[in-house]
Amino acid sequence: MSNPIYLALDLPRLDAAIALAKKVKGHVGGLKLGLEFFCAHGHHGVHEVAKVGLPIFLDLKLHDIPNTVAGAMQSIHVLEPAIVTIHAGGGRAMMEDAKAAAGEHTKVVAVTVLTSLDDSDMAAMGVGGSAHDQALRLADLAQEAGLDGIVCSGHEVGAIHKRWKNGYFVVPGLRPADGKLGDQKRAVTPRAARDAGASVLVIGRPISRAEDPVAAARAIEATL
Ligand SMILES: O=C(O)c1cc(=O)[nH]c(=O)n1[C@@H]1O[C@H](COP(=O)(O)O)[C@@H](O)[C@H]1O
Repeated sequence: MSNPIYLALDLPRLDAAIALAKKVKGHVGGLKLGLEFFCAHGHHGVHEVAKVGLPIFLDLKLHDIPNTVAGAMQSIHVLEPAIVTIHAGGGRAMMEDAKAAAGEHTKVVAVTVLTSLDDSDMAAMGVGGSAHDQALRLADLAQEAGLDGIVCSGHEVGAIHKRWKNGYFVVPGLRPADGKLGDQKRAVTPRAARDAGASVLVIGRPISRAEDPVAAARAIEATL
């Protein structure tokens, strides 16, 4: 089985991101480039990181009207990402158009409820029910829209997996048992997420901010 860990390269400097990717290359299955990286380094940065030789997950969390999101998807074809994120909250038509505009080999996955949110945030936003319920609702919508899968926390992935057998499930918000939560509210361990049916484990700071990132990546890999 291939390594399910995608390292989140949430670093402002391109040279530092490439150096970290090269260091941990043998202990992760892919590299995730998100908003911090893409806003700083754009297409050039993605091309440079791709030279490390691992699959690229472009985490752009697109969320706009269908026409605009479809145009953005077309603009990133040339980067040939393995995975791209959009927001399920953009609605069914946006998700359908995003998938139709994506490259043939790109998995399009929709963020359901961010792992930095909990039930009190749902109430504050006027969303009825729990974060768990909302994640399941949005996962159903993403499935109906024909997406490849979704992004959710390790708390919901088991329930979503039961309803969507062949879905592709990206789970961030992962922490080793003794790890610092930071801004993550719905965190689980990498092993718990894997056991519940995660296809991809997104891990950032527990590796990138560790004193010894290679040792941290190896330790997490050993728990899987
Ligand atoms: O789409 C994502 O990857 C994502 C969705 C989500 O709900 N929560 C979440 O943390 N992420 C991303 O996953 C990574 C988590 O980073 P760490 O908390 O440092 O492990 C970050 O790059 C986030 O942007």
